Amino acid sequence: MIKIENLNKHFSKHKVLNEINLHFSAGECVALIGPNGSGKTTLIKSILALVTVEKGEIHVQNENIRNQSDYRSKIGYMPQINRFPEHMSVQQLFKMMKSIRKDVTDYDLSLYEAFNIDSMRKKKLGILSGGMRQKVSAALAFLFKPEILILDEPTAGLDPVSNEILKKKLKEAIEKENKLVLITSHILNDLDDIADRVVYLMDGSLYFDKQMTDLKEETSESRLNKIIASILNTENHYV
Ligand SMILES: Nc1ncnc2c1ncn2[C@@H]1O[C@H](COP(=O)(O)OP(=O)(O)OP(=O)(O)O)[C@@H](O)[C@H]1O
Repeated sequence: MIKIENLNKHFSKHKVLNEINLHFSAGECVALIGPNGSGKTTLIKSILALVTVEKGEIHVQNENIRNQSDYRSKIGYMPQINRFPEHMSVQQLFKMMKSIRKDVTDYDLSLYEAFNIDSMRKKKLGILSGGMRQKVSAALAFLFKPEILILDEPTAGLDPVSNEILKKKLKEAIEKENKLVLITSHILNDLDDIADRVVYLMDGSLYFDKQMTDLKEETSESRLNKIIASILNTENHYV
């Protein structure tokens, strides 16, 4: 579904992604993790062509994304920080998004309803709380029923009930609808229930890429935070 080959990215002289090769398939939930500044968001932005890459190729559903933009309609993206137009209301934002995607008439409103976004539809986007913004952002990512979901820190700021609603929705998307989900989070507990593969970036390089079942077996741990601690404390490099 997504194939990344020899991807390199610099910001001026600073090398942020170094020879990344990855292949993601439908029905997978990939946890993209690593320390602050390791290149997770830059990798996501490369897939979305929100940054230009100097070297390497990315294919989304067999289509090379270089100089393309139509493929983005297949991706529901929840950015780490969503810069909404401050003076627009929630209602106006959804209306505007629907008007941009005239090709879609059948919407997924399940998160809109589960998060009760209707109750805040008149609020201006500029005054939404952090958690409210996350809810709006998550509902928008699912709205057009994309085949691929890319979520950058989706649970940050969500209350526990909303967190569970989002995780249940993601599980359904992966297990019942065979969607590809790429998710970053520093809250590793949030990934335990949903991730079946872990891609760990370190200083812009792939440190390891392993199935969750293999990681559990190798470390004899069941929780992702313990798994990562175990790996980082051993001499093995898991590359
Ligand atoms: N537009 C930019 N211009 C210059 N440097 C940038 C830019 N965007 C990101 N960087 C740098 O690239 C590196 C990787 O940043 P990135 O946001 O991809 O990391 P991350 O792994 O997502 O981090 P975090 O966990 O803190 O969200 C950092 O050193 C960051 O300062």
